Amino acid sequence: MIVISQEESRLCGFSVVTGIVSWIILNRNPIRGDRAACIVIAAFLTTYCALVYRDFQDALKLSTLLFTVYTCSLATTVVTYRLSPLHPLSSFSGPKFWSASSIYLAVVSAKGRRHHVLADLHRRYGKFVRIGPNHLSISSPHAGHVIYTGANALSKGPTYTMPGHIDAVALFFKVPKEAHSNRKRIWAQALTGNGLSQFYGVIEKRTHELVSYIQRRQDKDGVVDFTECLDHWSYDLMGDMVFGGYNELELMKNGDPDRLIEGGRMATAAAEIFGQAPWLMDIAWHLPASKHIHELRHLAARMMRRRIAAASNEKVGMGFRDLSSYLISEEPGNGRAIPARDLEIDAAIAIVAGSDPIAIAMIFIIYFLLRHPKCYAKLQSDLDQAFPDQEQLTKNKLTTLPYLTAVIDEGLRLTTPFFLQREVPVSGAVIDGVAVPGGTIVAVDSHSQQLSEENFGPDADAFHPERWLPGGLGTDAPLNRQAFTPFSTGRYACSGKMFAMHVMRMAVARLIMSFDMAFPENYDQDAFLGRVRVVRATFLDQPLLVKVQLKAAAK
Ligand code: HEM
Repeated sequence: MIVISQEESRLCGFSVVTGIVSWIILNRNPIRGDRAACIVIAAFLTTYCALVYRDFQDALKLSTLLFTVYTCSLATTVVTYRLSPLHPLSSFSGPKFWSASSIYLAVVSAKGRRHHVLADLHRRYGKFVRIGPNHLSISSPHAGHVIYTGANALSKGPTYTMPGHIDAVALFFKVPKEAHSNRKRIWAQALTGNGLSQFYGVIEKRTHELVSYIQRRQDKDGVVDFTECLDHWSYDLMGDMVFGGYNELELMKNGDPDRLIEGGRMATAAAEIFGQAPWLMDIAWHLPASKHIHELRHLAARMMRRRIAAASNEKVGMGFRDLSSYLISEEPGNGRAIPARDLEIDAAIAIVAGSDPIAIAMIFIIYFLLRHPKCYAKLQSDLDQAFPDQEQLTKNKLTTLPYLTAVIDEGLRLTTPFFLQREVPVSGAVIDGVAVPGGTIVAVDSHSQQLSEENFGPDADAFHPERWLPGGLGTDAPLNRQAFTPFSTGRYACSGKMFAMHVMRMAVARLIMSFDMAFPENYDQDAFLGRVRVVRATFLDQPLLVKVQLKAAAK
């Protein structure tokens, strides 16, 4: 039994009160996690020094005790409030652990199965589920309009705070509305209309290289690791698109000795996990836990610096305007150059936001086609008819092939479980008829929506590209296009959607026309899907192996 003196017990009582008072202050004036951690450490050291000064025996033990009592008092007050009827979200149901601390959501996110867990929670608790002290997950086809798409769509939530609170404007992160719109306009110049059409040539060139790369990578049985091939290809393509090839990245030639792909995915995952509890991100920023984010930032900064230097060197050039050339130019409207710090962060986003989802979507699309030979045969026949002589795959012709687009849409529908958090303004919002208090973090569970029977019929979890064609799966089969949001919608929707769709149309068509493809014997097709983890980035713990044979016409 620990025996403590009267004075020590008085100090413990003081710690309890300090814990409660701290909560009252912090509840009204939240502070950054790293600053809070510094204040706590400073308070601990001050207490220790004060106890030493006053000649307390074993001052270290006593200050540790007081610190523990303080932490317990603060934590108990926080949890009691969050679980009490006084909390603004008390009327929303959900598992109690989740409401007590956002750490639970961070842990579930880290495991990569959050979308399955959320789908289960929605089945148990209904459309609105409280999944954090301040967080609601919503599964309703009518919620997206208020949250993402409508004229007064909500702003990005604290998950999007720039890690390390770097003072920069970059697309994707939480920045003022006007700054975001200005920056988005620049990206749009590159990724729509004439800007976009400049990339067609390089997309076609890189896709031809992919065909050769796949041939080179065959083992003696003709089996190829498609996961790696498509990862390397999309990285090379995005390198050209973002930096005009000035980055010296050639993964299809040199492999990925620096493990850039894994680093990019880990950085995305770290931001997603810690972003569930932004105070945790503030602390993790200073710890090895966020090393992948720092590495990605430094890599992107190096590439952007090289790109800026190359722009003044007239000897180099790939014959098209890359994304950086728009960003490096003056910002339209104000005539000022975008600061280097902004450029470096935008570059990091462009590399990861573009290459990773394209590669992953392509891997799933090929997987589903191999699993559904009838769909594969139908697509092949459409392509053979459209391009009888393996001629150039023009954008105009590719977009006239509805089954090709249907295959891509169906692949995206099944494999993009995004959970994009937005913050309800102080005045509150009415979402699908329910009043949600100001300050709440809300997100539509797109996985539940994209796989819901209400939106897509009784076999909503099956791969049926036909559902997207006129007539669909029959007059009774529902098809709620509004519930299909792989690129998100509204103000913060994906800037690269048109680019990505063209790349995928081109690459799927070229692969189908170039190779006969099948799963290798004994390939565990179910395990491939069973071993998928999504932490915003998608991790495929079992690679997609494909047995390929070059078609005679493609030789
Ligand atoms: C299959 C491919 C792709 C998918 C499924 C996809 C999906 C998404 C989604 C869901 C968002 C919204 C994120 C959020 O609100 O948190 C987004 C945003 C974004 N995407 Fe994509 N994306 C793809 C390809 C690309 C490409 C090729 C680029 C080009 C570099 C790109 C650039 C961006 C950017 C810059 C944003 C942030 C937009 C903003 O905040 O206003 N994406 N993407």
